[in-house]
Amino acid sequence: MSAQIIDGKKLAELVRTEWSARAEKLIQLGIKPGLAVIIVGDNAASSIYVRNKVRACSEIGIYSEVHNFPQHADQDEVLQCIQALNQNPHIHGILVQLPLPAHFENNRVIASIAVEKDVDGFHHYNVGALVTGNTIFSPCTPYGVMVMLERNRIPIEGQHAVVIGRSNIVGKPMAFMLLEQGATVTICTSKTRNLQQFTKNADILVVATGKPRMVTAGMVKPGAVVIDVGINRLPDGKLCGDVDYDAVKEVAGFITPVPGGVGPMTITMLLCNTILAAERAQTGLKIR
Ligand SMILES: NC(=O)C1=CN([C@@H]2O[C@H](COP(=O)(O)OP(=O)(O)OC[C@H]3O[C@@H](n4cnc5c(N)ncnc54)[C@H](OP(=O)(O)O)[C@@H]3O)[C@@H](O)[C@H]2O)C=CC1
Ligand SMILES: Nc1nc(=O)c2c([nH]1)NC[C@@H]1CN(c3ccc(C(=O)N[C@@H](CCC(=O)O)C(=O)O)cc3)C=[N+]21
Repeated sequence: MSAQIIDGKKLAELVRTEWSARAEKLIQLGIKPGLAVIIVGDNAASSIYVRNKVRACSEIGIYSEVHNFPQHADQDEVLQCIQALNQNPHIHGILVQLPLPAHFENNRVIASIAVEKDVDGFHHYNVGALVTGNTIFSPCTPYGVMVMLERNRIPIEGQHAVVIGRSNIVGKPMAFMLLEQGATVTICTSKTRNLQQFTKNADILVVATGKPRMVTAGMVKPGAVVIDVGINRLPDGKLCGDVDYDAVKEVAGFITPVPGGVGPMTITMLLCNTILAAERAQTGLKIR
């Protein structure tokens, strides 16, 4: 039997429709939610994502602006830009596109974003809040995955969730969000010995490694939920995930495709977080 396919594109549209009413309400109060994206250097992949983000914003009625810096830009210039955006009342969300060039200190740049505008949820304060069960902003990619699970009525409590990858933007927040919902969580990395012994036991398997098609059918428990976060561009220009989709879909119970899976959800959750930030600004809610 073939797995049920979780259509991220369709779900992303549904969630956007639900949130557009909230954006509309703010606009009627004279507040247009605003997002600023900072991009340093000319990474081809980053430009595609940023273009998708800008388009999605305008469709839902969010104001957006992109601040482009050259690859050799000085970190202080970027920090000054973030300072100005922190003070700007028209901007409710600030996103610094990662990765930054090697001469940047990621931690200092992320820590300079105002906590209440950190719609990626990457600021240390927001990470601490998430881990202690006091979430302020859920990081967009794991947030999108949680919505995919919820909307497909996939139980989490008591399930064994295995996350492959420990990055700050996907693996780690993903593991904590699943833990918060009562899953028993295992985090695997490139150092894990005998990866298959863990993945074979997963009821929910989330893969975020950046290694094209590394999860094969033999690594998956029959009926498991397989969430493929990976986005890899192959030499022929096509996109593929970290999961061998064609083979794994014959074993899994649920599977997400690439493209059209987690990616579109990530963008939608960014819009949701920006609307949420604007609502909080409007009501004067103090989060810190
Ligand atoms: N769909 C979406 O919205 C998004 C997709 N992505 C995609 O997701 C993927 C992961 O992104 P990101 O987390 O930023 O990547 P990173 O490179 O920061 O992290 C990759 C993680 O995977 C682990 N890993 C690598 N190879 C293996 C292996 N063979 N076995 C087990 N673990 C392994 C690494 O382990 P170690 O720490 O030991 O090195 C690391 O923890 C990429 O393809 C990226 O493009 C990213 C963000 C959003
Ligand atoms: N500060 C920061 N926040 C991020 O959220 C962030 C980041 N930096 N750096 C890069 C990664 C990657 N990422 C994606 C977003 C959308 C798609 C997406 O829309 N994917 C579509 C197709 C895209 C295409 O055609 O290339 C899909 O999977 O169907 C993919 C990947 C966000 N990231």
